[in-house]
Amino acid sequence: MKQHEELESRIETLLADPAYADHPLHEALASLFERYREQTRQIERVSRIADRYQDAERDRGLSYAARYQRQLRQVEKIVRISDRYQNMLRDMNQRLHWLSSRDELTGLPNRRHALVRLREELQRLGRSGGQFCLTLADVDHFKSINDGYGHDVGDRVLGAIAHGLSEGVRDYDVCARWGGEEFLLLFPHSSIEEVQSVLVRLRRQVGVLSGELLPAGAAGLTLSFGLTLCRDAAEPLDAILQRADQALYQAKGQGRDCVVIG
Ligand SMILES: Nc1nc2c(ncn2[C@@H]2O[C@H](COP(=O)(O)OP(=O)(O)OP(=O)(O)O)[C@@H](O)[C@H]2O)c(=O)[nH]1
Repeated sequence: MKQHEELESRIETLLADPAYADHPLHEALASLFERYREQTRQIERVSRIADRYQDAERDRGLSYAARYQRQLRQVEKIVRISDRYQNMLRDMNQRLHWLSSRDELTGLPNRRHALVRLREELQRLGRSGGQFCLTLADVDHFKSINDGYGHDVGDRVLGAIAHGLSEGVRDYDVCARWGGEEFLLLFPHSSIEEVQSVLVRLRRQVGVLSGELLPAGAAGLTLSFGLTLCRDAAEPLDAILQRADQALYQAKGQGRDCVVIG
């Protein structure tokens, strides 16, 4: 029962959170939750009626065993209904949680989720040692794509790049949309050399997208990368991110379409 109460209180908190007020699932969850409450009220009413009914049965001289069986069936029915609604609420809750960690345009994990994964990776480093690499990737001259071909084409390009990057890394790497036209790639258990060779492949894939998404004669799509290695679990996350960001900044300064190690 405690679990159910916790779930209900969690849903109430989510519904009251202004951050989700405009979320497409907010209204659906609110209606479902109200329905669930109404069902609970109905079950309580049924329960009260059942109690009165049982009193009447007693008057008619039913045996204790028969009365017990009747009551048991009532309870089983109520539990079944209640379980069904609890499961529905749990599924909705899980879906809401999943959506809140995704970027709507690209379907990639969002910045919030990337930060959670980065903190987890630092904790893992503290427990078992090793290393990981972090890369920030930024689409070059993306503004000119929006300006030249329109925002919709810009959105499609971002979606296609996101797809190309996430398909090009391992399952346990993280490819997230860091914001705007910037992506974050986290490579657990990887050296700089290993990541460099992955980036060669990713850059080639992104280059191919130009021909598929932009008119003939358009400048090719390229990305600039800032890459950094982390071995020290005690290093603050901000410092690691700043190193990757500085390296990315240098990559832009060096004429773009390149990888700089920071
Ligand atoms: N279509 C689209 N454009 C976006 C989105 N997010 C950010 N942008 C655009 O991305 C562009 C980024 O422009 P800048 O920061 O000047 O960078 P840039 O043109 O890529 O130039 P460099 O990074 O210096 O190579 C801006 O025009 C933003 O409006 C989005 O979700 N969709």
